[in-house]
Amino acid sequence: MIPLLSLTDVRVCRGESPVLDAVSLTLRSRDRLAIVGPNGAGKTTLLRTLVGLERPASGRVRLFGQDCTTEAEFRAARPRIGFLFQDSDDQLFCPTVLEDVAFGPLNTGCTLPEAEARGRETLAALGIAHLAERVTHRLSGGEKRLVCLAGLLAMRPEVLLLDEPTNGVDAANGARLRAALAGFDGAMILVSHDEGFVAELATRALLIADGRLTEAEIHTHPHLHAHPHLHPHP
Ligand SMILES: Nc1ncnc2c1ncn2[C@@H]1O[C@H](COP(=O)(O)OP(=O)(O)OP(=O)(O)O)[C@@H](O)[C@H]1O
Repeated sequence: MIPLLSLTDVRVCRGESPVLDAVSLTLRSRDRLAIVGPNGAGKTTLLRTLVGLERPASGRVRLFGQDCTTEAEFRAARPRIGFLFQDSDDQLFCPTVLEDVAFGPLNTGCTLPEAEARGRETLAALGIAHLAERVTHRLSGGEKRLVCLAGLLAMRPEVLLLDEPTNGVDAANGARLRAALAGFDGAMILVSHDEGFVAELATRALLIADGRLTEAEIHTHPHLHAHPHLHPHP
């Protein structure tokens, strides 16, 4: 089976120093790969490299069986990959939620009614149909996260690259987000500091540190969390 995505001996530099050094990974159908590691380790850089937003100084990027080096080669593969940016405001750009979610389908061959129907269907599947007519920039941070994910799912991608998907998401929206991802039948790479989320969804994990990837354990043991309740002072 041809891997969906792969990096081979990839080195990405900022100035002279490497952020990624001899990084190799392979993503196959239905893999749910978590990438974990400290702040600044290069997790976002790795995702950006996979879609051609960063170009390696050396090494190979292959998407759906094709070597990708030029912008045209990456552009051909990008509609098959949904990339959830770390910052939702980098992703949302249409005035209303429905326009934003319908934008991708509209630009890949759907008519306006088809694109809107697909948008509404995706919002409903995520449990956020009520946000359809809302102005995107006035949504809460957690709502924005789900709308961004809806925009990606509406494109019916084969692969999702998710950069901190649960950031700023509350329990109810987090449950919707996890259910949607658990039901996604493509492959995904999850970059997350949320151990519970990784344990629930990932089938495999890699740790990135000092520019290198190593196999990591997924902690499936239950954690005890303190749940502080804030009471207003009388
Ligand atoms: N555009 C840029 N110009 C210069 N340095 C950058 C740029 N983007 C990222 N970096 C640096 O590259 C390194 C890797 O950043 P990256 O965002 O990939 O880390 P990360 O693992 O995703 O971090 P976090 O967990 O904080 O999101 C960091 O040292 C960061 O400061």
